Amino acid sequence: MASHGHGPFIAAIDQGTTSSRCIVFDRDGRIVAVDQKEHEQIFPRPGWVEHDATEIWTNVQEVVAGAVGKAGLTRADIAAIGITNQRETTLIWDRTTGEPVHNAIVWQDTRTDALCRELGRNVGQDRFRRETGLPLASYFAGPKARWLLDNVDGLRERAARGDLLFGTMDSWVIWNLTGGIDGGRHVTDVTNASRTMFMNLHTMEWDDKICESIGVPRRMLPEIRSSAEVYGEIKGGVLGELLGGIPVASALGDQQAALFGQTCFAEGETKSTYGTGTFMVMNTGSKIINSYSGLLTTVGYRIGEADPVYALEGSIAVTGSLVQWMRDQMGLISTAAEIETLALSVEDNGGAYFVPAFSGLFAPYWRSDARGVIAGLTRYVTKAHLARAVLEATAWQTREIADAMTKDSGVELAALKVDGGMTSNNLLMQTLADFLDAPVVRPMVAETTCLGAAYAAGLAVGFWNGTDDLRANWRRAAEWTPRMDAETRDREYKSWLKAVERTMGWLDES
Ligand SMILES: Nc1ncnc2c1ncn2[C@@H]1O[C@H](COP(=O)(O)OP(=O)(O)O)[C@@H](O)[C@H]1O
Ligand SMILES: O=P(O)(O)OC[C@H](O)CO
Repeated sequence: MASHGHGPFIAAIDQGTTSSRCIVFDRDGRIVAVDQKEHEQIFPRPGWVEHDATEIWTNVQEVVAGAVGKAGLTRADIAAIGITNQRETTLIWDRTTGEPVHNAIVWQDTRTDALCRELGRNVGQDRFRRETGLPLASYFAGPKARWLLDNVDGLRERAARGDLLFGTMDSWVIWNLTGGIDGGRHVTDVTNASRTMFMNLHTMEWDDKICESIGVPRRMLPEIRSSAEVYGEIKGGVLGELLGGIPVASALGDQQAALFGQTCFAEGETKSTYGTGTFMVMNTGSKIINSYSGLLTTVGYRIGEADPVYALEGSIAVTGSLVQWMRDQMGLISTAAEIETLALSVEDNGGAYFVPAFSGLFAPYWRSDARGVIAGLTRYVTKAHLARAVLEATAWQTREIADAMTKDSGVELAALKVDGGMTSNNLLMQTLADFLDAPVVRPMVAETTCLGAAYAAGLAVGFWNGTDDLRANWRRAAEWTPRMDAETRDREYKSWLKAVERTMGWLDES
């Protein structure tokens, strides 16, 4: 059997929106091996996005075995394994067969728009915000679970019999890793639970009244645990043979994991992750800050029995995916990196502003009736100006969230720690520093999401002694300082905000 918690490495699984990966880290937080596999994006109708959870579980097993194999390790070398995941993506499965009852409904999916409006009318927006920290929006898991119960034949009866389990992807992966139908643990962590709309932020427990008003039986929900503790051990299946006995010792939603991996342990410290979407998260310590500016109040992390650490979050649905759209749908570039070369071929945006409200606007607006707009077009505008406008869209959306965070928390942004695929774009990073009027800093280990999950798992098994050990691992790789004059910044910001206004109300309520 495994040597529990004594091996010199920690593994972390990142079950993301487009792929699943596993990274093995050493004690200094350095990457030893990586394996990754994409899964299919299923679009049954416009606005609907699904994943095949069985494919995801197969991929997770493959990447764990792959990373461990590449590193040449055995179970005795690995002290623990941690999990981080795309958040809100919702699954219901049968505990007796281990089979999902339907594809997972992905966080970007907008099918519950009408249901959310109805809940808003019947129960009231404020009630959800007050108890869960979240506005009523199709983004979150609760209404997705209700949709499944309403729309998959026989589900309510099966739920009443106690055969069905609800979970976000952390729960699905942990249940399978720890034995599945043979005693798998049905748990979630506080960070993932805080995105369901079922958890009361103040008690950190499922809120019976809210579950009832959304219409999902509480008995389907997993047990809420901390983000760093041993939930169980790897057991059964392919991984059981290879890595059986390794403690499964952390779970964090991917944006909270990045906060942890960026070592934002002090109140006011903030990170922003630039991938398909962008998620800016500020540590607010023991304070539950109610947002009046369109941010989410969420759980940052909870380490074992310690008090929970809360956070404010600004979620942007479309950033890197706009670059993909320029590449795949418009054919204006052939690789994502080319957006920078193209944008650098001109001095400015030529008067064009691009607001990519492709699936409505998330923070700080939460408007599902908004759709994308390119404003300020004249014959002067070229594809290079559009490339600038694409990058500026990401930077302005970040600026809007930074403003909201300052308003809600009273804390001025001292510096922004960044990570994610888009941070390899130097022009974007400089633009960000210019628009924020604050330094932007990128760490040496850009894989902060997996690193955060590894750190939490390592703390749970005593591999690292405390957060000071982790801070010591953080190293700056690059920094961008603001160079734009205030007058230009303010003028451009006004134009951006005018363009945003023009996206609203495009869709009719019906
Ligand atoms: N040099 C670049 N400039 C702008 N965007 C980029 C660049 N390289 C990658 N991207 C964008 O970053 C995203 C990939 O980042 P990643 O962190 O892997 O995303 P995720 O974890 O959300 O899948 C893609 O949407 C891609 O378009
Ligand atoms: O998998 P990512 O990196 O696109 O992250 C998705 C977020 O967790 C959605 O809230």
